[in-house]
Amino acid sequence: MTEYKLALVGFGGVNRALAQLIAERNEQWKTELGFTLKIVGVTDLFLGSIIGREGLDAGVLTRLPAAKGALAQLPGGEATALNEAVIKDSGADIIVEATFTNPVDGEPATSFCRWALEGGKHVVTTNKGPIALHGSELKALARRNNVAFEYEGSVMSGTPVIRLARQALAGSSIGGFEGILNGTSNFVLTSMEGGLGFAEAVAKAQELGYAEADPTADVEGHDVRLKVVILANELLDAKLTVSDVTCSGISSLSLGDIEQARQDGARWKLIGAAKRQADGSISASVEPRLLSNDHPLASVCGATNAVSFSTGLLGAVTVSGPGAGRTETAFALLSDIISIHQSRAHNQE
Ligand SMILES: NC(=O)C1=CN([C@@H]2O[C@H](COP(=O)(O)OP(=O)(O)OC[C@H]3O[C@@H](n4cnc5c(N)ncnc54)[C@H](O)[C@@H]3O)[C@@H](O)[C@H]2O)C=CC1
Ligand SMILES: N[C@@H](CC=O)C(=O)O
Repeated sequence: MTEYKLALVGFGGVNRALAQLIAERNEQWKTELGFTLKIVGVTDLFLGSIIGREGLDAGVLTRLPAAKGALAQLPGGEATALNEAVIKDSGADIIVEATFTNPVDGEPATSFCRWALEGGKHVVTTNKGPIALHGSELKALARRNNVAFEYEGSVMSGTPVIRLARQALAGSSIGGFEGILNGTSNFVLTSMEGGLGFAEAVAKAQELGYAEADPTADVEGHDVRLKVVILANELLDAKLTVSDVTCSGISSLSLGDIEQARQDGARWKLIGAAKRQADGSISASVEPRLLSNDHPLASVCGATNAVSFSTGLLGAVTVSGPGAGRTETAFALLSDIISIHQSRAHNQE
């Protein structure tokens, strides 16, 4: 039976949810997926770090209090985050990177990915910074070291989008996409339609684990801008940088604007889009748009997201599902590990 050893970098909502899934489902995965997962290291800026080459108890890890230095409570644990040691020396095959997204330079997560890939370890990540800002470099590094760099959860959480479009829509001539690509801002807009104030709705999204560490990134469109760059570069073969994408968010929308839209049979949505132009260039934007209620994206509510790909052969193909959430995003990490397992099996045939 194949067993993958994981080191978890960042132990916030998403990686804790992955540990919870491992605690609950490892036995089931043995038969269903043909592998099991063992956590051999955890490191977190706030909680500290621990290495356990023989395997750490996933259930014990998930019950750890969210208190500064809490990993030091476990035998062999440290109150400080020994990131480099956990990534390089824990004996992990796969580094699971889920620290804060830094939309400016992608650090320090990009360095974590580099250390892992250079050391011949696979990387799975939900962090948008390294991919949007340094994706081509990291993909090349992974290829050179014959390991995988997977990031399905970076766009629309656990809803399969990147792999689906890359594999199942290959050859369909994708010419562009538009979508609701941020769970927090869509949750906020839906909550405001129900009469909740902007600040209260943001606080609720934080409580539910949807928002970024700084929710400004969600409501001002910066998070969607990273996702538009990731999708455009991945699926339209664009070479977009963040500054190529025009960006405005939803923070200027008032309860009055939302109510006016309702009376007009419409809804405000934060839309991320990219399109191949006649000269081959790619234009891309993030902006609030007023959609009439019969628009296919108008009925996408709460933390649900949806993206509609314009394809030459099939017309519009729309995918909808969770856009944020701890367990939902942990599922994306599992899907990345499954992809690594399947490629490995394929290479051995
Ligand atoms: N929560 C969600 O619904 C989704 C989150 N993501 C992305 O996944 C990543 C993780 O998200 P969450 O777990 O929700 O965030 P979180 O804020 O709950 O957890 C992040 C953890 O990383 C740790 N951390 C930050 N910088 C670190 C460093 N330099 N070294 C070690 N640890 C560090 C923090 O202490 C924190 O515990 C983020 O990049 C986020 O943008 C992506 C899709 C959905
Ligand atoms: N904060 C993000 C999390 C997923 O990327 C969102 O709300 O969509």
